[in-house]
Amino acid sequence: MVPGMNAEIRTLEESDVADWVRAQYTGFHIAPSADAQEVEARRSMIDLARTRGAFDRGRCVATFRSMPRELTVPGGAGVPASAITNVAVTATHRRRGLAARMMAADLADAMERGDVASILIAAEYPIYGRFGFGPATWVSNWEIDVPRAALDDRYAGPEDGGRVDMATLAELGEFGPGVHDRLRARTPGAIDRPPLWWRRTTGELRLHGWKERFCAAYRGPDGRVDGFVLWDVQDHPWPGKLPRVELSVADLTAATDAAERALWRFLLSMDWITLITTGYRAPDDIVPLLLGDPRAARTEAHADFLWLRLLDVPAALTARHYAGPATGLVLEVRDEVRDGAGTAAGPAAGRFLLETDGKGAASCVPTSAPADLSLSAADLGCLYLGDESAVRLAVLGRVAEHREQAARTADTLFRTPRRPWCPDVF
Ligand SMILES: CC(=O)SCCNC(=O)CCNC(=O)[C@H](O)C(C)(C)COP(=O)(O)OP(=O)(O)OC[C@H]1O[C@@H](n2cnc3c(N)ncnc32)[C@H](O)[C@@H]1OP(=O)(O)O
Repeated sequence: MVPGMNAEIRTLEESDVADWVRAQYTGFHIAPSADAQEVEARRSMIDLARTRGAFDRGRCVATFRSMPRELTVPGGAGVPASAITNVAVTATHRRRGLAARMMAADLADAMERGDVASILIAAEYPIYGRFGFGPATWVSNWEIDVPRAALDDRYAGPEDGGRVDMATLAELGEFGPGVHDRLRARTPGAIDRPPLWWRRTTGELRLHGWKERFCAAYRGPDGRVDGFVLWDVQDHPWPGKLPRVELSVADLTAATDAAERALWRFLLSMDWITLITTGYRAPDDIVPLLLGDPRAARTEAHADFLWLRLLDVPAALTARHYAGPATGLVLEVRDEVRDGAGTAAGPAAGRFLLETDGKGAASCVPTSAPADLSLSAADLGCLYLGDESAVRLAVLGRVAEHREQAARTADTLFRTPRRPWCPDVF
C-alpha cells in the first residue's frame, strides 16, 4: 500500500491544531515548529468545522480550510462565497489524491451551506482548473522608475479640494473598514475584510512577520476619509550621494476617483524615493497613465489572481448586473467533480436561460431550450466577474457558439467597464 492512500480525512478536533499548523507550515516550506503563542493565534483564525486535515498513522500530513467571504459582483451586490486557503500536502504524501479528496469534501459543504461560489488564490496556475475553478480576476505589479516618471502635468495640480495627511495605525483601525466597504461596493471581485484583518494590519494583534507601516489618508472637501495608503520603505546605500530609496505599496484603497488620483500623486511626489513598487493592482489601474512617461512603469508581474468556482449558477447569474440590451442567452455548462476516487456531475452542470432586462437586472433559470453557447464551469468562472471575453475563449475553442454572434452577445452583457479586482490575499 502506498503511504497515505488510506489516510483519514476529517475536520479538526481542538487537540489537532498544533499538529495541523506544523503540517501546514511544512507544506508551505515554513520552518515547522510553532510555539504555543503562535498556535493559539492561528487557532483564533480558524473554524474547526471548516478546517480539514489528512491523518496518516495519527500524524497530520495535509491541510485545507475555508472561510466565509462576501464577494462583490458586477452591479455592487455581495454574494456568499467560500474562500479556500492553507491547502498544503506534505512532500512525503503528494500526488496521492489528498488535496482532491479535501476539495471534494469542502465543495460539498459549501453547496450545502448555499454558497454561490468558492474562491481561492492559486499558488500555481495548473492546480485548480481540474476542480472547476477559472481565473476570474488578474493583477499587475508595476515598478515605477520615479525620477524618470514625473507626473503628467494634467494631474500635478491641487488635490481636488481634498487633502492628504499622515495617519496612525490606530486611526486606520477607525476609518479603514468604512473606506474599504465603499471600495468593495464599487469593485467587482473584492471581498470583505473581517475584523481580524484590521487587528493584524494595525498591529493590535502582532503575529509572526508583523511590521509597522506608514499610513496616509485622503480626505475629500467635505472632510470625510475617502482613501488611504499603507507603505513600506527600503533605504539602500546612496551611490555618489544620490538617493536610492524604494517604496512598496502594501495597500492603496480609494472609495472615490479623486482619492485614487490624490494618493498616487502623493506617493509619486515624495522626496528621495527612486522606485515605487505598486503591489498587485487591477491590470487597468490608472497609475501608469498618471505618469508623463507611462513606460517608466515597468510591468514586473501580470498574472491570474482570484480563481472562482460556481456552485449555484442561477443564483450567481441573477445576483450580478449586466450591460447591454434586454435579451436572452442559453448557456450549456459542463461540470464534473473529481474526488480522487472518480468523477460525478458537478453543481454547475446544466442548461440555463439568462434573460436580461436592459436596465442591468436579469433572471437565470434552468431550461431545456437549445443552447446558444456551451462552455465548462471553469470558463464560466472566468467570465462571471466580467474580466474574460467569451469571444476570446471561442477563438481558443473553449466556448462553442451554437447561434451566430452568441459569444459577442455574451461579452456585451458580461464585461465590466473597469476590470474586476480582488485587492486581498487570503
Ligand atoms: C488556495 C491555496 O492554498 S494555494 C496553495 C496550494 N499549496 C501549495 O502549492 C503547497 C505545495 N504543494 C502542495 O502542497 C500539493 O502539491 C498540492 C496541494 C498543490 C496538491 O496536493 P496533492 O495531494 O499532491 O494533489 P492531488 O494528489 O490531490 O492531485 C490532484 C490532481 O491535481 C494534480 N496536481 C496537483 N498539484 C499540482 C500542481 N502543483 N501542478 C500541476 N498539477 C497538480 C495532480 O497531478 C492530480 O492530477 P490527476 O487527477 O490528473 O492525477
